[in-house]
Amino acid sequence: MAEQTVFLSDDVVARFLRYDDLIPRLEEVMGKFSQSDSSDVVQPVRSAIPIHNHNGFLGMMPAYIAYDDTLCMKVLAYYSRKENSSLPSLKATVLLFNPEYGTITAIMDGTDITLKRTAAVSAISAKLLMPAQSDVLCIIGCGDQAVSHYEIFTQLFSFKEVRVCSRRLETAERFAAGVPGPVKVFSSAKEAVHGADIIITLTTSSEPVLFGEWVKPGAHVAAVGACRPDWRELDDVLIRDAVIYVDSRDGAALESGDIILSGAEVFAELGEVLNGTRPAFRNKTTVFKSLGMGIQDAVSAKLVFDKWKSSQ
Ligand SMILES: NC(=O)C1=CN([C@@H]2O[C@H](COP(=O)(O)OP(=O)(O)OC[C@H]3O[C@@H](n4cnc5c(N)ncnc54)[C@H](O)[C@@H]3O)[C@@H](O)[C@H]2O)C=CC1
Ligand SMILES: O=C([O-])C1=[NH+]CCC1
Repeated sequence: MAEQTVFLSDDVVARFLRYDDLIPRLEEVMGKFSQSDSSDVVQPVRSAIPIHNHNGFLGMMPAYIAYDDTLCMKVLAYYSRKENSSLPSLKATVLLFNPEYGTITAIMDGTDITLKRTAAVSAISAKLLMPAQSDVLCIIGCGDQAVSHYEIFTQLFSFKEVRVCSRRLETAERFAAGVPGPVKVFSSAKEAVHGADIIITLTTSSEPVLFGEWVKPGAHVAAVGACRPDWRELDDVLIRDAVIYVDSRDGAALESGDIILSGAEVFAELGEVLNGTRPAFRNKTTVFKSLGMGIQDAVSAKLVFDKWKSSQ
C-alpha cells in the first residue's frame, strides 16, 4: 500500500506522452463523458479562485474515470501577463492518485500534458468538423499552445498553406522561424483569416480577436482561449451564426464568456459527435469552444505514468 510518490519532470512527461497514444484515449473518455446515463466518468466544472495581486487565477480540475480506475487532479495557475513578460501564462501540476487508498502515486509537471491534450482535442474537433477540403489553416496567437497545435495539425492533416498572426508581428515572426515548415506571417487577423478553412484562436485576449464577418462560410473555428465567463475571443456575429460545439455543456455554461455573453445556444458536445448521437455539420460554419477538462488530463497522466513505470 505505502508506495513512494514519484515526481515526473516536464522532460520525462514529454518523453512518454505521444499523440498517437493520446488521441484514441481522449476520444474514448470524451465519448463516455457525453453519455448521459453513464457514471463511468466523474468530472465537475473547474473551480477557480482569483489571485488578485498577480492578475491570475488558480483552477482545480479533479476527475475520476471508473472504467480505467484513474483518479487525478490538475491544479493550474493562469496569469494575464504583459506581452513582453518572459514568464509563461500557465503553470500546471498534475496529481495522480492511488484510487483505492487516496495516496498520491505521482506528481507530474502539467505543462506538456496541458499543451498536448489541448492541441489533440482541437485536432479531434477538426477531424470531425472542418470542411472536407481544407487547404488553409490559420492560427491566431503565437504562444506555447500555438507550437503544440502547429505540431499536431501539420502531422495529422495536409494543408497547402499555414498562416499565423499574433498581437505583435515579432511574436508571429519568431514562431514562424521556429517551426519546421513554411508559414505565412500576417500583421492583421482580418487578412490572415481571409478564405481560411480552419482557424484556431490561441490568444490570452479577453476581447474578441475573431469577427464573424471575416470568416469564410463553412469554415471551422477551434476557439481555445477565453476561459473565464467575462472573457471573449469571438464576436457575437460569429458565435450566433455558427453551429456551436463544446467539450462540456456544463463547463461552457459557467466558464465561457463567448457562450454566456452572446447568449448562443450550444448544439452538441464533441463527445456526442464521437458517440454518433449528434451530427457533425462539416458544410456549415462551426465553432468548437474548448475550455479544457480534468478527464483529458487524467487520461494523459495515466498514460504517462504507465509508460514510465514499464520503462523502469
Ligand atoms: N481550452 C483549453 O483546454 C486550454 C486553453 N488554454 C488557453 O489558450 C490560450 C493560449 O495559451 P498559451 O499559448 O499558453 O498562452 P501564451 O501566453 O503562451 O500565448 C498567448 C498568445 O496570444 C497572443 N495574443 C494575446 N492577445 C492577442 C490578441 N488580441 N490578438 C492576437 N494575439 C494575441 C500573445 O501575443 C501570445 O502570442 C490562453 O487563453 C489559455 O488560457 C490553455 C490551456 C488549455
Ligand atoms: O484546461 C486547462 O488546463 C486550461 N483551460 C484554460 C486555461 C487552462
